[in-house]
Amino acid sequence: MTDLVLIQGLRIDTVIGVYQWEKEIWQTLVLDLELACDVAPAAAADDIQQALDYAAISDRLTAYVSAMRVELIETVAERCATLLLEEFAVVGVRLTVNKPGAVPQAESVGVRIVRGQGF
Ligand SMILES: Nc1nc2c(c(=O)[nH]1)N=C([C@H](O)[C@@H](O)CO)CN2
Repeated sequence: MTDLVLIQGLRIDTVIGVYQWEKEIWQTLVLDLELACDVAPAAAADDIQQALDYAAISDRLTAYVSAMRVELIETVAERCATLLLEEFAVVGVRLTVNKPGAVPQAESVGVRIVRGQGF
């Protein structure tokens, strides 16, 4: 199966970082997701109930990450991948967590992980 549902540039404000000053401010993470699934049943029926609802996933991740209090973007990535595989009908996830502004000399920094199948 090679179908993918995409969510690109999902901006989520949260409290994250290694340093003490970061634990006292909100920063924006930007998530890019590729979700491996089978889109054929939803397409055949033209039915959102059979689709991987990118709006519902975006809302769930926003609530989850904004309430998270961790230091590393690696932790965010790993926890989000686990949530997606457990709560939604995805068989695999490629997930990038970007932290723009974390390194002044860089446009953005981030991590990318792949979990499950389909890639
Ligand atoms: N691999 C990582 N390196 C760093 C992280 C991180 O989450 N993963 N975080 C920081 C700091 O929190 C940084 O964003 C503040 O400038 C440093 N390195």
